[in-house]
Amino acid sequence: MTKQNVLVSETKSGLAITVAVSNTSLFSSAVQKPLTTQGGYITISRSKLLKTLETSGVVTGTGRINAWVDSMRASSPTHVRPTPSLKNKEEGSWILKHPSALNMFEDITNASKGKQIVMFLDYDGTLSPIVDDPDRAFMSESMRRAVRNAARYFPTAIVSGRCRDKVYSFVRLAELYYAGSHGMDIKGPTKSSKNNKRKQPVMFQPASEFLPMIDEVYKALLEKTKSVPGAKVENNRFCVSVHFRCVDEKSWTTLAEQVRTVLKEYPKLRLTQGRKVLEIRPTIKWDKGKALEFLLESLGFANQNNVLPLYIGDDRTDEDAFKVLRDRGQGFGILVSKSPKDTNASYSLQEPAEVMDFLHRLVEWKRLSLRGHSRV
Ligand SMILES: O=P(O)(O)OC[C@H]1O[C@H](O[C@H]2O[C@H](CO)[C@@H](O)[C@H](O)[C@H]2O)[C@H](O)[C@@H](O)[C@@H]1O
Repeated sequence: MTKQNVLVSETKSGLAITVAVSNTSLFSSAVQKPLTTQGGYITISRSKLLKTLETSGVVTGTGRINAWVDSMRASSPTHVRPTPSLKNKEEGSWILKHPSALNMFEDITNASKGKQIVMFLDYDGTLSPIVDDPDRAFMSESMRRAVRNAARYFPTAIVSGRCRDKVYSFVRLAELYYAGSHGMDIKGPTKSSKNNKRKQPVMFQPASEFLPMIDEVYKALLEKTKSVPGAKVENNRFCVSVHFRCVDEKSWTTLAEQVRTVLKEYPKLRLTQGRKVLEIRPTIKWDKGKALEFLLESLGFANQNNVLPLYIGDDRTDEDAFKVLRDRGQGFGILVSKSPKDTNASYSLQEPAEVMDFLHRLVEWKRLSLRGHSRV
């Protein structure tokens, strides 16, 4: 029987399947049904493969749209209303697997003994509440203070799907490092180079060749989707977001069709999904997990044991970073969520207010431990 290689990787909505036949990539699309794999590659028979693609809607046009819309629905938690007893049972077993980082605080600080904690923070839904208008997702002054204090003791980076300048305009803390566009636009710690003795921030933009294409696709999406009331297209520099939070559910299929029509012309771009948002980005193998590794390396912690990275995030794209930490067996991923979700994070926090508490506690603990050291 002919065997095909299927590359399965995590996306915001579930998994992205890339089917490679004779080294040629045929499809790359977001589907909802997860396939369990080890190491990202699975081998399945041709008939099984076609069946999988048909059920997931990758093969047929309408099927694909249905899968997209199903997936858009799945990213709206209000649609999933389990009965209270089932809900409690589910939540109970989930919280045992991913206990609150506040309750596990001592375990986290114990694990950091002799190590430098490095903080990685997602922005939307982690530092700022989710709101209807993406341009008004401001973080509170008290959260800004908490992040500023944390950065005094721990190197701190913001890792966001937003464009770097925009997320900086929300956070406004120059002492942090920033990875925008899902990690594709990094401004890291300052370093002096051989040729230039003056210290400059490390900059890394692995998708720079895609800039003209992203700009073109942004304009095309803006034009195409303007007939759908509530749809909002956001240019995140190395990726584009199509928001449907304010779109009537009856128009989701139309919107998905429009996005697909535009994307058809751009095989080098792929679609992932976030919280009521379709995200269009380059097919390069770069994500928030890779950005985390890049920043650790820039900070001088490549392959080191004396570091404890903590990554706090609420989104599917943050899973790439949680997975990196899990695979390295180093540090902890902390998922911000009020409801059970499939995750590679070790711990959980319910909402941005708890993220703030956690940062406060970490700073307080560090202050006390430094004071203790200075006394002996
Ligand atoms: O990686 P993040 O910092 O979490 O960014 C992910 C996306 O966040 C923003 O959209 C989300 O937040 C909006 C404001 O609360 C909300 O209206 C939207 O429904 C959410 O999806 C941002 O606008 C996107 O560009 C980011 O990709």
